[in-house]
Amino acid sequence: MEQIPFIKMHGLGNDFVIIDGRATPPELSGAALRAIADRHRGVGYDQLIVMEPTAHDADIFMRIYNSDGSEAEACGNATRCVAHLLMEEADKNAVTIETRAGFLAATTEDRQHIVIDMGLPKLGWQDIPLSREEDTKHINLTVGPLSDPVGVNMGNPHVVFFVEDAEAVDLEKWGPIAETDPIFPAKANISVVSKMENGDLRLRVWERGVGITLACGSAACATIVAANIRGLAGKEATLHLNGGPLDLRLGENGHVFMGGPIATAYHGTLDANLLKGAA
Ligand SMILES: N[C@@H](CCC[C@H](N)C(=O)O)C(=O)O
Repeated sequence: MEQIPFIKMHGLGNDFVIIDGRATPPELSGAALRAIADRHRGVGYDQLIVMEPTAHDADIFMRIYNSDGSEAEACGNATRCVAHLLMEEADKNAVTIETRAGFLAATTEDRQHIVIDMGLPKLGWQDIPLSREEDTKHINLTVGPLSDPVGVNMGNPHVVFFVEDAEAVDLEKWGPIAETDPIFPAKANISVVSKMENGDLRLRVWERGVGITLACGSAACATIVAANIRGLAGKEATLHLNGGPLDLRLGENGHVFMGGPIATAYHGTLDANLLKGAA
């Protein structure tokens, strides 16, 4: 029976099945992706990552799937995890990872805390994308207690709602309604954010194609951009997600830099039944 090796990693509890497909990229149907994502019958993951060869000036191409089988353009936490693997493999402290969101440079001092240059945020309404022309700094959208969000594209679509108390929002209820609002033709990752007493930001995320996760790196990037626009943050901020803190910085060149930890959980193999989508 065919067995495919994988590494289970996470960034602040946002967890990944990572497959090295550089020699032979695996064929993964939507049914197979959902079967592997099943936390009872499969392995369980927020994102499944395939490391693929690249024809460009980068170390690899990183393909990203959500647990519902959809493909995403960006994943900040997985970029740190994959960067760690590449750094250990090549014994170097800087790598470049190609994604559908572009070329992301990763640097580190200790290969545990990794900083990713997540590139330039996009703020045009067509870039988010939205289905109608809107000021993305004040989108005319209300979902239950959530209103007046900022739209930011970090390669993938994000919407950031500022609220009095992020803990008090029923994200299980309002997250999926906002994610699938017709204003978002590609759906959207939904963040709720409040300012903490010490000036840091509290961030909870309903991820497109997944649901509530313990952390979302690209949402943290979108949040510092949105918070800076709204005057709630300067150029640097610590964002507290369910799984822990991420350090965010807006660079002089307009790029968003995200720093945080990685963790390796275990090495395993996927059997042929799961790859056929039979959970
Ligand atoms: N967890 C990720 C984001 C993964 C993709 C997202 N769900 C989408 O569909 O855009 C992160 O750390 O950025």
